[in-house]
Amino acid sequence: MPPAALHPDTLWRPLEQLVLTPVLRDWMADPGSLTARLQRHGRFRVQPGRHAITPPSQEERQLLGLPGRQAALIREVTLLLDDTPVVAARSVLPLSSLRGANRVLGHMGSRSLGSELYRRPAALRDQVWARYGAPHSGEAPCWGRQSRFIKRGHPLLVAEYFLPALWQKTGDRPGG
Ligand SMILES: C=C(O[C@@H]1C=C(C(=O)O)C=C[C@H]1O)C(=O)O
Repeated sequence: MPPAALHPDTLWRPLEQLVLTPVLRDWMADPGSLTARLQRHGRFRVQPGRHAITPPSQEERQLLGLPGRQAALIREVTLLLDDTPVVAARSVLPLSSLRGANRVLGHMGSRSLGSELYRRPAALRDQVWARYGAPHSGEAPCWGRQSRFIKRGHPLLVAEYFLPALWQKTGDRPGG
């Protein structure tokens, strides 16, 4: 079966349902910290972007299993290697997941969310979806993965879009 057709897809599909090239699957299915993996390829930095408390999208609520119109903290960042954007990320942190020891997740600033998620008690990444689409409307499509993490029993979503410069920086080739 050929790799998944490269037409933009609005839906996030379970990773195991997609036929991906070996390189893409290696990045999409990597169980470790993306931050730690990127740090092997250059000077890593998190550039914070939008940081707002707002209702998540209908799809995000479904992926989170979040009832009703509960608000969430939306954190959008760009991950840079040597000042080059390589990943566009959007995290959805339900306010109910930011209580007690999890509060720190809502105040990460330019620190990587991964540095907290993989600190003990490490978060469980219990579901991964993928899509080929634009990180933000009007942008060029690229491959993205969305993970659901459970940290101290509470869920949060992290979507990461692999920008074209990632493949130049790492020397990997996502194509067929
Ligand atoms: C989940 C991780 O955290 C990374 C850091 C992010 C942030 O600081 O907002 C967002 C996406 C992730 O790639 C990771 O490093 O694996």
